[in-house]
Amino acid sequence: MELLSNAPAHHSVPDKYVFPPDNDECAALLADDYSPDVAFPVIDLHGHGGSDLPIISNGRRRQLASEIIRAGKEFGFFQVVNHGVGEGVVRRFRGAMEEFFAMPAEEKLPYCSYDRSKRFRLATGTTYDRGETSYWRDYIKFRCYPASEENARHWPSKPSNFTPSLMEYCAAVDELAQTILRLIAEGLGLDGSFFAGDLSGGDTHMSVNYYPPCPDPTVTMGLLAHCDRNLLTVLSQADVAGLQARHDGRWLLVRPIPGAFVVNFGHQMEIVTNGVLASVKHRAITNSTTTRMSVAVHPTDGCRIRPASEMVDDATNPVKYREFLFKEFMEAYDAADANSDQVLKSFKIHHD
Ligand SMILES: O=C(O)CCC(=O)C(=O)O
Ligand SMILES: [Fe+2]
Repeated sequence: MELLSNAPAHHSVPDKYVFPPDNDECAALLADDYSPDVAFPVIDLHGHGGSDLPIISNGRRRQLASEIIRAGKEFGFFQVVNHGVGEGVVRRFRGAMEEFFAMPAEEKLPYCSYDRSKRFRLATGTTYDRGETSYWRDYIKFRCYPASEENARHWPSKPSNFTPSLMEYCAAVDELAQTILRLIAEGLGLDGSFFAGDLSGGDTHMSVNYYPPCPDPTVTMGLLAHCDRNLLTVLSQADVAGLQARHDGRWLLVRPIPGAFVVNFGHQMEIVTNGVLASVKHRAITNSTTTRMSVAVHPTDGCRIRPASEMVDDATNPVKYREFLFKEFMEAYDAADANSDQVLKSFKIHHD
């Protein structure tokens, strides 16, 4: 497998990465990415209380919950600051990931695979590559939490700080994700523990995306437009721009805020909330100067999914999706090659 991260530098773009200008995926849409008047909301979680949520005042909690729901309904994407995940925790983990991608090709080779059933795998492009053109990205995908023996035995032994830094990162980010899920539940008028247990009780998956500098960002794409599968994604992009999300019919840059996490909803949240909190398409573009690395944490796996009865109203919001297993959903996602409109079709209930 020819990984982008195996080359010390790229001086030209090989043909297989060049999207024709008439392709929807082509970054010629770059001109669309900046709009000084609209930005994804930034939510200051200061005082959120972490797993001890009840210790903060009800008023503060209600305010945070309603800010999240408003951002979620309007944008489906927002950023959180003062989130309680230590700066050192993020720095150590991102450092270990950089070391991983910088390892010599032969040390990375044993992990290379396009087999989606592998518990830890390294690859380039995506398994959903459309046609001949490849994406300007290397990535690892694996089950990152909990640190059970079953999950941990697939993690690489090098660099030596991989496992310890991963464990502290995932414990902290999982706690943040659970806090956000609790606030979402409360903001929707559901029981605070609505997402705890079955819905968010499975393994958490992680993607680490590595986009080296690209000599011509106008002809390449880092990652195809897609929606995430899970309840939500908590993403660290550090301070390098590249993530764009769909808003009001255009691509809007998710402007990097050092230390912030980007949060967005996946298909599963859209289904469970019967369409109230929708998943939003996003993609990554490349740049010519700086390596960009994003770390996406997606809680959940293996549960039964259906719209919450509290979110369904026969008159105003009739049930939109049937019940199914998350495993069934993953299969549909893969069969639809991550095409988000296609994915949801097989679970939709049509009302005449
Ligand atoms: O690189 C990014 O910012 C986007 C990553 C992403 O969308 C994903 O891993 O699902
Ligand atoms: Fe994504």
